Amino acid sequence: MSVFLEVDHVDRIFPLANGGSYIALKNIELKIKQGEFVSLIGHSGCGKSTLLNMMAGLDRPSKGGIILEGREVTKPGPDRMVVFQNYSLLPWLTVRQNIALAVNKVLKDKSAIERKEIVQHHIDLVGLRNAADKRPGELSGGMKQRVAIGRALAIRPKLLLLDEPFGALDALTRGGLQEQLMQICEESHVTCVMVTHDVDEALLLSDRIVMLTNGPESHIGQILEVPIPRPRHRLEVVNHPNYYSMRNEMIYFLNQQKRDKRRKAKQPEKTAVPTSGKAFISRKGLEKTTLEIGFIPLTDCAPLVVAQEKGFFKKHGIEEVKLVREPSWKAIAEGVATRRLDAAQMVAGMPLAMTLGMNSSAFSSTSEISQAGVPIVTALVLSRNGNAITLNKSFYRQGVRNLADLKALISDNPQKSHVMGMVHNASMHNLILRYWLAAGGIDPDLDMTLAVISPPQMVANLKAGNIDGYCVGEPWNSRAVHENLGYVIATDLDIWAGHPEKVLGMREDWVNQNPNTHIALVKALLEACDYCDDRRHREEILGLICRPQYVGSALEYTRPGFLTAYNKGTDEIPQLLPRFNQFHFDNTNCPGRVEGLWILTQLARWGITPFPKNWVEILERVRRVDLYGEAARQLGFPDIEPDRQCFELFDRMVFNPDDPLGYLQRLTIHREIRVQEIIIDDSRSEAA
Ligand SMILES: Nc1ncnc2c1ncn2[C@@H]1O[C@H](COP(=O)(O)OP(=O)(O)OP(=O)(O)O)[C@@H](O)[C@H]1O
Repeated sequence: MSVFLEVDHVDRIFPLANGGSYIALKNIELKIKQGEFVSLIGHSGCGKSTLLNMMAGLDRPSKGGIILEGREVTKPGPDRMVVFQNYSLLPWLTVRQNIALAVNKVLKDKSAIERKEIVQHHIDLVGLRNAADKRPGELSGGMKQRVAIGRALAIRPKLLLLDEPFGALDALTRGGLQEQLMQICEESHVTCVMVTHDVDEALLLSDRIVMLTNGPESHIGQILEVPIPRPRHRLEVVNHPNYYSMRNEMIYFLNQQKRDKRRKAKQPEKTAVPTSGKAFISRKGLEKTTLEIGFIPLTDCAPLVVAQEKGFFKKHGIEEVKLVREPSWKAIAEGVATRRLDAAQMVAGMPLAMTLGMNSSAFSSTSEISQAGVPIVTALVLSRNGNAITLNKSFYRQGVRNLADLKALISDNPQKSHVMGMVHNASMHNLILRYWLAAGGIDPDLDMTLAVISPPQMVANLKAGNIDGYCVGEPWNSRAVHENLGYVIATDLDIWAGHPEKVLGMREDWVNQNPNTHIALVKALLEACDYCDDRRHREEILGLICRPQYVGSALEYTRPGFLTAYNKGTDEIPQLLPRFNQFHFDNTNCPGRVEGLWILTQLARWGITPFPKNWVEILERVRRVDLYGEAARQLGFPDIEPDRQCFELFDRMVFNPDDPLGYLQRLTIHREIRVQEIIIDDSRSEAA
């Protein structure tokens, strides 16, 4: 697609009178083709006009840029025209004179006769021949808006920007003008961006509808393609088979945002002092300075260990942290849900799955919690990658070198049962292992059995012959290689390089009650993550994590992959994998919503949770990019959310974040998929 207009990671921050600032728009990223008609829709105050004004050059982004045909927009120009709701005509000039004024100013290189013809042509185009010599005071609202459109088009802008152009008109006039605008735009191939509140207007006119979330930090929540062929006629559009499903999708989006607005309005101010009788605020303004944080003995618990041992928690005012080594991910989930733990290192899908409520006992033995869900928040990805799939060495001796070999072996021995270990239903180990198997034609439930086993128990289970292999983080693959029990058939870099792996998770009500402590915690861990990605620190960190109170592992099998070449236990020459344990670089730490959406599709694919119809709302609530951004900004770190664009895993199946259900439908191996609106019971979160 050749890009005509690009909104390149734009933020708009307004200074406030009280010295603070208001982030109206955050990380807006949009590419528009020449001739495209794009509508911006969202609740009042979400930033539609602000975005349009920046495209017009009437306002400047605080961060990022607007690029029109390869050039940055820095001021208004004749290649862009804005049509406002209030027409902005000069009252003392006639229709002809209003249009002529603009034409004479912009098209100076044309002869007077040519300019006159252009004026007449546009008067005719908007159907005002009989009113050409009337002044605005003698015209109806619809006629005035037609003059404004005629004037805008007469100077032949490349980009027509419309800010609720028909908002003040009666329904009949509006309908007529919409059809005229559509016809004019099609004939003159002008590119249009229109702000509207009207879903039917957006569907009639647009090629794409960009739906913005509520502010502050408004961003693109969803983009709807309108595949109705042109030229369009109102009746044909309304009778299009997809019309009502598209309309419902927009209304559904707006309703999710309305619910979000109401919920936020009920929340106390972020800096409020806790209202309980035991209210306490530390010198650094933290509500709580003694924390218990759960972790699992794995190489990628390094940021927690570093924050503790190198004093990052203390630096940010958290005076005492007890890192609690937990026996399993299930214990972690239960510990956070029951408030035994303040926070925990979690597998990436856990905050979403806990919020939705998993339909199994995999995350809690308390069925009440597991069924109904507990709102969990993550504002920090602690690590990316770092997992591998290990098979028993006997598979290697049978010639299994890749996924196709594994498939052939399973197909040739249908009577033999195969068991693979993974660490938790909501973990990336489960989701990635399942994805990998299914992409190779192996049904992870019908062709084999997956068993949940705690990471440190994997090697013992492999040795005992209870399992044929597993997907786990380090050092538990390298240990199997070291002991010559297993070999690595694939790393997660081979399947989805850069996937989110561990996150920081806590109850939403905990974050609401301890907002300053939460930001301090995120900042401490963010600095620790940065420290971990400096290769010069790796030897030191290795020594720390191998201590008995943390991973308790031997240096010799914890080092490969983390610091030195990764040995798969195969004929392959061990290689350095600089991205294998990734803690900070390449925007590791932002809990991006698109990758969260991918996780939601996979949880639904395997029947672990329903797919939430209100996925925009769920992602906004769980993956708190805003809180991550706040912590990052306070540290002077970049706070850009990863692009919300299509991506693919190793099998090249494209994941489009605007069509998650379409993606699910294209995946051939799956369980029964339930799509359900998930209304989070706020009393669960509020009953502290
Ligand atoms: N100059 C400014 N200073 C401070 N805040 C501003 C300024 N201009 C806009 N805002 C704020 O930015 C947010 C976005 O405003 P904007 O007018 O773009 O919203 P909108 O989506 O067009 O709203 P509506 O649909 O009601 O016209 C609002 O919260 C508004 O209060």
